Amino acid sequence: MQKGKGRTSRIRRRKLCRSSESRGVNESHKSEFIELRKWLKARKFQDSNLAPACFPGTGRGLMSQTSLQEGQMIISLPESCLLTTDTVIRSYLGAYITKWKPPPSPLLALCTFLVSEKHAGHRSLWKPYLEILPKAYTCPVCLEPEVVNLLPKSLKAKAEEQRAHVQEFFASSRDFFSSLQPLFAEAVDSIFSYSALLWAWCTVNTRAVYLRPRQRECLSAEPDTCALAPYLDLLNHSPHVQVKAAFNEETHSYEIRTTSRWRKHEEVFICYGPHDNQRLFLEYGFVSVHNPHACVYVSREILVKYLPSTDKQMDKKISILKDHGYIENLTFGWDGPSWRLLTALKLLCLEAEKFTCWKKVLLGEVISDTNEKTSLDIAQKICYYFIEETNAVLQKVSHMKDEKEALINQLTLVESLWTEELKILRASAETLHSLQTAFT
Ligand SMILES: C[S@@+](CC[C@H](N)C(=O)[O-])C[C@H]1O[C@@H](n2cnc3c(N)ncnc32)[C@H](O)[C@@H]1O
Repeated sequence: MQKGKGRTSRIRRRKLCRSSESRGVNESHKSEFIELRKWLKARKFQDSNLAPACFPGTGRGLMSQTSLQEGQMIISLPESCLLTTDTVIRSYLGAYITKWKPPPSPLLALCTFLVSEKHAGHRSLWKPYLEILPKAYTCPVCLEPEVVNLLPKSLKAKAEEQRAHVQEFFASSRDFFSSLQPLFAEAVDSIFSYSALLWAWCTVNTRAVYLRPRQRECLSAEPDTCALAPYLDLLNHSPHVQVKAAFNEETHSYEIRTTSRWRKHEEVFICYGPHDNQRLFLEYGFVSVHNPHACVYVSREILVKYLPSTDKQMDKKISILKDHGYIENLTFGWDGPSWRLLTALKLLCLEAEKFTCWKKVLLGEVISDTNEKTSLDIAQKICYYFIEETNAVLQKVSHMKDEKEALINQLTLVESLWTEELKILRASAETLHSLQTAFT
């Protein structure tokens, strides 16, 4: 589906944006944000052009208090506000980290600090920041297994890997947590529980900004690139904006400049990266509507399912695709099947007598009308199969939403992922239809 590029459609889009964004409700009067501002001010943060607000589409985010021009700084957070491994090593945890062998990872250092400070409650110097952090997250590792079961196959596999990874992170950190017992009156097992570590892991993974890698002897060799950036981490993602974000060594601040313009009271976004929806779901626990990078993945099994089982060259063709990296990242997008998917299909559909032309296929050459037509037909069959499958899952999700009220938020998130996939598949089916008419 191509977005309109004309003046009328630009105006329509702007109006749509304005009407939804103007409904953001300013939340800067809330006590937690008043406390956070005081805390930031004490650490030399100068008032920004932004205010916390709640938006109907994206939830909590930051709203412009004034119009912002292209290239303007939208936020500059002094180093003293950043929570990095330096913060942790300078803290009461430092001596324990330095002593521990093998050295803990930078991620473990950050997570340990978060859990410990959260446990400290009103005694924590970081309390105003901890208070505004989400109590729970929606990354797949936090979802109920029956909800994970509803995810697209490739995402479900990654969700399970994520769960296994966090479980292993917990299991392998327990001895280190035990070494911290002298710091606490309560048993460390009750403080550094799986759910506490999961919360900290999600906090770092969904909110940290990137810093230039540093290396410290008392930490393991894994990249030490994460910093938590209070207030700045209230900025939501939009795939449609561009920003320049980095730590400025001269001003000793983490700075974000926008390359877009923002009107007063609009939600200000940054871009977390050109991620598709499955990646946004996996890493950040949300789905972006009308995401231009969104796509539907076609697995090898589905690809092969629609090809003639009588093709004697099939195994050879598959191994050529594998050798040339064409067996993964085959997708349907808003503009139809990706070039990679069509190329893979063209190679798989090569007539026996044309098999020697396989290199030309990979170079994008047209081999024959028959080959072009057959590959489009198969792409369409796969697309229709996905549309049916998506509709079936959406129906199932809808039933579950009626029956399992406790899971409604998780199910709604999964529903939004499949709904976006359905829109992509329908757009792809239309594109395929018009491509096919060229051969009739
Ligand atoms: C860096 S935080 C942004 C602030 C966050 N909304 C908050 O209230 O703390 C990243 C998280 O915000 C949410 N988020 C970011 N962009 C979003 C968007 N476009 N739509 C919905 N949720 C979004 C996701 O939960 C994500 O994990």
